[in-house]
Parts: sequence; C-alpha cells; structure tokens
Amino acid sequence: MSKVLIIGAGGVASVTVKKCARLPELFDEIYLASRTISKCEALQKEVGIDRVKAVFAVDADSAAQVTALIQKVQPDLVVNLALPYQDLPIMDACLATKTDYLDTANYEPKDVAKFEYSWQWAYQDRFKEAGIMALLGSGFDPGVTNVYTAYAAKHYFDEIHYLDIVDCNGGDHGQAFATNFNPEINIREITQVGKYFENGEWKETPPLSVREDLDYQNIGVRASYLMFHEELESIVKHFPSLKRARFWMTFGDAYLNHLKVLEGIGMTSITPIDFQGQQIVPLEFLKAVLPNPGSLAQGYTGQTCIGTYVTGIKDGQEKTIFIYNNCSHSACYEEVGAQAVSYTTGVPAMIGAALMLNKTWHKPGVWNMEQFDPDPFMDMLNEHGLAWHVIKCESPFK
Ligand SMILES: NC(=O)c1ccc[n+]([C@@H]2O[C@H](COP(=O)([O-])OP(=O)(O)OC[C@H]3O[C@@H](n4cnc5c(N)ncnc54)[C@H](O)[C@@H]3O)[C@@H](O)[C@H]2O)c1
Ligand SMILES: N[C@@H](CCCCN[C@@H](CCC(=O)O)C(=O)O)C(=O)O
Repeated sequence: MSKVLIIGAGGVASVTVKKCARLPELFDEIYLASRTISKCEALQKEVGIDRVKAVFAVDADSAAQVTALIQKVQPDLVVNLALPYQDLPIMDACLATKTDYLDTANYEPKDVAKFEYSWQWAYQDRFKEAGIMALLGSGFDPGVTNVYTAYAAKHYFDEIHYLDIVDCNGGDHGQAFATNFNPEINIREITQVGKYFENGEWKETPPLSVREDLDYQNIGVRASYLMFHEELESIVKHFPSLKRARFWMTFGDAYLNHLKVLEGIGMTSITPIDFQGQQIVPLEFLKAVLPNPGSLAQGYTGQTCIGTYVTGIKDGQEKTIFIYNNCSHSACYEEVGAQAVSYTTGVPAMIGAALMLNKTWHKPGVWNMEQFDPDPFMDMLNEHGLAWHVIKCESPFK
C-alpha cells in the first residue's frame, strides 16, 4: 500500500499521473497539488476520481505550506513536477516530515539563470540522518540518459572514456515558435554559456556556437549544438574514468532565428523592468504569450531521438555504442493526450517513483540516477512505452 503526492499539474505531471494511475498495485493512492487548483481538478477528472483521491492548492515556494500539506496527506513519497525553483522548499518540507522525495530537474534560483547540483547535494547528510531518500533528475535528460550511461558502463565496457548525450526533437508542431516544456525554464537553459568536461576540467563555449550535423535514427541529419546540461555534472563525478563528456541538442534554423530576435530585443531577460508602473520580468511575459506546451500535442507529427554515445575499453579494445529511444509525438497523444517531450519526462518520473516505492532503489541520502543498478529501470522503460535500443557504431563526432 503506498501513497504518492505529486506536486505540479503541467505537461509532465499530466503524463506521470496517468501512468501512475495504471499501476494501482504500486500507486494505490495518488494525491495532486499545484499552485492553480483548477489544473489539478481537470487532471483528476480526466484520470478518474477513484485513482486521484484528492487535489489541493499549494504554493510550493513555501516550505511551510508544503510541510502542512504533507502532514495532512501523509504520503510515502513526494514527486516534484513543479519548477526547479521549488526543489529546495519541497526538499525542506520532506526533511521536516521525514518523507522521500523525487524530482526531474535540478534547483536553480529564480533570479540567476544557473543550475547546478551543489544546492541539492548539500542535503546529503541531513537526508541520511533522517533516514529518507531523494532521487534527483528522474526525467529523460537528466534521468534516462544517466541510466543509459550506467547501463553501458555495467554491461559493455571495462572503463568508459568518452560520453556524448544527444537530444533531437525531430517533430513538427506547426507553430512559428514554441517550447516543448515550460518556456521560462527551457529558454533559460538554452541561452546559457555552453560547457563541457574534458581532461578533468570544464571548458566554456559561447551559447550555441559549436555545431555538429548528426544523423538521428529514424529522423535523419539534424544540426546539433553543444550545450551544458545538468546530467553532465553528476555523471563525470560518478564515472571518474571519463576523459570527456558533452551534451548536444538539435535546433532548426527557424527556432534559432526566433530565439536570436527575442534575445536581441531583450525578451529573454530575467532582469525585471518597469512596465506602466509595474515590475515585470520579460521572460515571464514571453512565457505568457507563447503557446502552452501541453497544447502542442494535438496534430504534432514526427518523433524524438534521445540517446547516449559511449566510447570506452572492453577487453583491451576501444569501441563505441549508442543507446537510444525514439518517441513518436502522435503515439504519445493517442496514449495519454501528450506530446513526446512531456511523455519522455513523465514516464521516467513514474518509473523512478515506482522503484523507490517498491524499495528496489531505496537508500537514505540524496542520489543521482546513475548511482543505482540500471537494470530494473531499463526493464521498466521497455514495459512502459520508452523502448530502447543499443547499436555498436563508429563515433559520429569529428
Ligand atoms: N529531465 C527532463 O528530461 C525534463 C524535461 C522536460 C521538463 N523537465 C522538468 O519538468 C518539470 C515540469 O515541466 P512542465 O513542462 O510540466 O512545466 P509546466 O510549466 O507545464 O508545469 C509546471 C507546473 O508546476 C506548477 N507550479 C509552478 N510554480 C508552482 C508553485 N510555486 N507552487 C506549486 N506549483 C507550481 C504550475 O502551476 C504547473 O502546473 C520542470 O521542472 C522541468 O524543468 C525535465
Ligand atoms: N529533453 C529536452 C527537451 C527540449 C527539446 C528542445 N529542442 C527544441 C528544438 C526546437 C526546434 O528546433 O524546432 C524543442 O523545443 O523541441 C530537454 O531536456 O531540454
């Protein structure tokens, strides 16, 4: 018997709730909370009130509000699918109530576009002492890409040396410009300075200035740009044999042109400005005028390909493998009414929660995904809609 409290009711949460609701033996009571209660009510109605027991309004920026809610619901696990800004208050509330915690994105302060694990890793001793667990980054990237890396290291190599994570959305939603998950978080992420790890140090590149044209399975060749992505930080820590680790994401010319104009005119800035006597943050305003990512799902064609190239040594020989998933936007829409970016994040959140609740992945402390045995997670990916493939190949990078 287990109870889960899911915080957030956006695109990702909608997928996670629907997937959890199909596994009553693991998630027999689901509770939903978000800032806007009407979104929780709509999701509860869609899923069925027998599965989502109750909904609540909560401001998860307030640890006190989340603590009071956890005390009321008494869940075994809190799944944080709100925004990265809420990670620390929710972790504080989990500590205060001795409740397990899971999220899909690492903490970033609202007023500085910077994400790193230091803030959440700082909870390690307190979580251990309280006998509770936090699982960080149980989405696709971070999340599945960390598990792919651990799986490659466990089953294919004696030592891993080079890692390239690639994220391609080869879909078409028909809009001039839209992001596939929370626009504010997404745009903060992709406009940052690029960063990769090489020979023991982090190297920086101007934003989206390094490009490779990569051939993606069942999609074709797409321009891919080097970016910093949060899983690089934990993976290089937990696999010290890595000589280099990089992350690449595809962007079309139309997307980049829109982004350039928006940046050029200051619309992606997070510095508040005075607008008719009111302080507004341009990026928050931009979010308000862009399409809601959830609304892109209907009619979305094409698919994603996200995967991990790993090069290393096995029995004295160097080799490269690619582990990847293809996810079709229309298949996700048919199954759960979502697009593939929400789906590829929402399913791994459900899987991480399931493995914590059935104690397959459970130990007190604060952990990243690659620190657990990857096999049960990889099995569940195949069972729950994110089938993966492994191919032996040449490294596609120059
Ligand atoms: N790891 C991955 O692969 C990956 C990929 C995409 C998104 N994500 C993460 O998933 C999370 C959810 O993304 P999404 O696209 O569903 O976003 P969304 O904007 O659609 O949904 C966020 C939800 O959080 C709620 N929320 C915001 N502030 C809140 C507060 N103070 N208190 C309570 N609720 C609050 C919103 O009302 C909304 O329901 C984000 O953290 C995002 O960074 C991870
Ligand atoms: N899994 C990704 C999701 C974002 C996909 C971003 N790619 C852009 C490309 C858009 C385009 O080129 O038209 C997208 O919004 O899909 C993550 O972790 O951040």
